[in-house]
Amino acid sequence: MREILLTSQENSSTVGDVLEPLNGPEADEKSGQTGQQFKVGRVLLRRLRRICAVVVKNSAYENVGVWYAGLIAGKLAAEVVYYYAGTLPSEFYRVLGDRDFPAFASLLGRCVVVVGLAGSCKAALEYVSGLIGVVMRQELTRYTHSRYLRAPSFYPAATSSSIDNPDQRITQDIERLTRSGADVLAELLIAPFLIAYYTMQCWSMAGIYGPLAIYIYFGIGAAATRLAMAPIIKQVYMQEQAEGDFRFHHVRTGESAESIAFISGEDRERAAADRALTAVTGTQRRVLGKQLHLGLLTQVFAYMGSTVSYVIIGVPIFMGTYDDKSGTELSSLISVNAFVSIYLIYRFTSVIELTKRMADVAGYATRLVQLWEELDRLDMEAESYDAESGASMCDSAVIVARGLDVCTPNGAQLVTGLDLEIGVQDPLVITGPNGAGKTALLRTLCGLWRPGGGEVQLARSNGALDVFFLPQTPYIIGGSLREQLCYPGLWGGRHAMCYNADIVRILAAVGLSHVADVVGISNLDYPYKVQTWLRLLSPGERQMMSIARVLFWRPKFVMLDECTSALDASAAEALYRAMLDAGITVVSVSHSAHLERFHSRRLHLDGCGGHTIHDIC
Ligand SMILES: Nc1ncnc2c1ncn2[C@@H]1O[C@H](COP(=O)(O)OP(=O)(O)OP(=O)(O)O)[C@@H](O)[C@H]1O
Repeated sequence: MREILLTSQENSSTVGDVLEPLNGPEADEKSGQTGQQFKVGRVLLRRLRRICAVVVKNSAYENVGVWYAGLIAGKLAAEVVYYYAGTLPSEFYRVLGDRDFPAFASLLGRCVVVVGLAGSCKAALEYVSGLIGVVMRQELTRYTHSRYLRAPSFYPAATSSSIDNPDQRITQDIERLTRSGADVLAELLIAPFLIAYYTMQCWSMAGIYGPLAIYIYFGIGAAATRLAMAPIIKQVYMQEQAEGDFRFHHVRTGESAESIAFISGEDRERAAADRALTAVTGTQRRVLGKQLHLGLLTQVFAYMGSTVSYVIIGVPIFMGTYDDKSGTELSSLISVNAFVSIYLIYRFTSVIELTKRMADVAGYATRLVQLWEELDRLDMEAESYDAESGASMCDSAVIVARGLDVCTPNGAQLVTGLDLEIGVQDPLVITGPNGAGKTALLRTLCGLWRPGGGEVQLARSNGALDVFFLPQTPYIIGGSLREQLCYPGLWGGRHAMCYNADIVRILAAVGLSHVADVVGISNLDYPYKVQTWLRLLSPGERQMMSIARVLFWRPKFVMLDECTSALDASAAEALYRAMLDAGITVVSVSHSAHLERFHSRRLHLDGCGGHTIHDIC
């Protein structure tokens, strides 16, 4: 728990800035505000442990643990084959040196079999490690979905400034983490066994000084690479952040293509896209620059290794240990000895190279676990808020606000001390100048924002919420017409039971009969892409579809945030009449005077924190 708190404090050092700079990572880096720890140490290990625990716990039915144990066992078994293949050249030296043709032919046959086996082992292990990566991705993503896409954390996490691009962390970072993470870990796990085995072999051939020289050589290399690795983790983190911002820019311009084209904003969008690209390539260059240092170390270390292997075998030869051997025997011995010591050095080198891949993995892991940590923090905050406020889940037929202060997440007070009770058949319209806090009041009433003071009680039936909220922008989903109408499918403790006749009746009531005709009654369950729906429905028709959902669910209350702003007066009035006829009490935010007559009271926010409530005659 304490660790979670500490991490949230780490994260929260980036929070609080209301206005975020455009090119986040660069600005963060320059101002030193990233507030993240990128050291290869306890925090990173704790995060990796958490990822492993989630995979193991959630993938029990896929037996990923068994597959992983199999992968490690397979890698160890393959090493026996590689070792055997590695000693074959020394046998070739011997049989060729002795001009022994039958032995040469038989060795050639063995060589073909062994090399074929070694290649097959490698391909099979790559396949298994790829499969494990897929299962890991599936489980980590499902777990993250289960933490992210749920109330009450979803809204604050998705809109939070303390965690960038949650979408990218879920769709891309997990994929990259799992693509190489499983293999890197397996290699790191088998490395100690192989190093122990080849140390013994090297010792038996070259004496204690052989492995000792290699160990000292590796110790220097490991210390140098540890130093070179930390900045890479940080830069990979920054690059991912910049990639997310870049992708977001393109997603947003794609979504807003019409608005941009109407106003001829292409040039400005191109400049902004180029700026985001510069931020990405800038971080990419920095990653490459940091990787160059590590690459220089690992490559020089690797190439120098073969030279060290000749020094190792050279010492016993020049000390006369092998004076009794013939020329052929000595060549064979040098070959096998060189193989053992080069392989031992290669193993050490590959551990160091693995640290390079590990640096990338650590960057992705950091981004993923940071998201979980932010979700932990939000969950804890919600729990303590519920405990403090004693949030009541009792049934109630009214919406009540007592002494309610409406504040933005940054603490700016918009409405002060609101006392309000809305009963059934007591529709209320909320008015006020732009920016007065009308939407903010709805957000606070429905619990998306915490009240700055006072309390809120919402209507409930059998413990389930009886208030439906419709935002300013209608939300259109990908799926069938039935799903479109029944969204979100489960509401107020009820599962959608939507018969064909209901669809036809409700669409007719909101003026969307033609949509049912276009789709066809036999096609009500045919899933269409969201783009198809967006082409089929005009902005006004999307608002009609939102109201159709209200008529389908028939809640006691509905809160409408300028939900008919794209409709002509008669269409908007028809929708209000349909809702009132269905016995639904509306609480509307509206700038349209002609809709006031559908309400019995008006709450007016003056934009300076004050408010008045009047009856509408
Ligand atoms: N997520 C947020 N973080 C900080 N401040 C916010 C946030 N959302 C809105 N605000 C601020 O709260 C104020 C009120 O916004 P709100 O959307 O409630 O106004 P409104 O009365 O609905 O305006 P309009 O009639 O233009 O829709 C605005 O000045 C805005 O800057």
